[in-house]
Amino acid sequence: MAIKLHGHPFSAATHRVIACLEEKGLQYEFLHIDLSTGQHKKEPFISLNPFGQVPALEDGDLKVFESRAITQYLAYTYADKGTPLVPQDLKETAIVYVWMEVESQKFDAAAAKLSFELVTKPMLGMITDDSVVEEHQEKLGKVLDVYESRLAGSKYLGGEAFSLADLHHLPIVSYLFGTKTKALFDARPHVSRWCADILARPAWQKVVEMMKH
Ligand SMILES: N[C@@H](CCC(=O)N[C@@H](CS)C(=O)NCC(=O)O)C(=O)O
Repeated sequence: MAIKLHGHPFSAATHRVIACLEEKGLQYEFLHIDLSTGQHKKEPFISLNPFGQVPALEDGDLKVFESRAITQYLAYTYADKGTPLVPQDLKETAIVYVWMEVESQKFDAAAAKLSFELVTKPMLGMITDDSVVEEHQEKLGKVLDVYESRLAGSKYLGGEAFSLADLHHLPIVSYLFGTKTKALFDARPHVSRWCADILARPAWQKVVEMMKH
């Protein structure tokens, strides 16, 4: 049975899963959940994610939500397809997991807030709160200082190969590159090199193309 991805074309969490599906070269059906009419808060979607948020994925009889849980499921289940996104060695895997946690606990905490203020709010005709932007730019800068030293000695966050640890950053990095926060990434040469590398991946470029339609 084909993989079904329920999501929204502007949702960063949905983009994270699409990037993974594309890296793996998997066929899937995209089902557009209309957030503007609250389709995500009602049945049948609410049975896929009781928290009423996109994305959710169905693979046969399996139903999964939370974008990072979905990407891990795909990376392990389809390990032999497309780009390997998790290492086979357990010690190398531990390091990839460190940076996946850093993304969700440290990077996303600051960066997703900035994306909401600088991308989502203007898109919805809401007013950006400059004090929130300032506070979270400072937080993000400190996180990126740690990334800068990590990336000075490692091609990717999880090691020498691209992995889920890098992929999980793509949606928010991509959104922030259209805002003044890009300057924080540009100011750090190793971070800047890493961003250029991961954003240029063909799988990510397919997500970018999809967003234009
Ligand atoms: N941690 C969740 C976050 C999901 C999320 O925030 N989804 C947003 C779109 S990017 C959403 O559904 N927003 C609508 C709402 O919360 O009502 C994941 O990674 O899947």
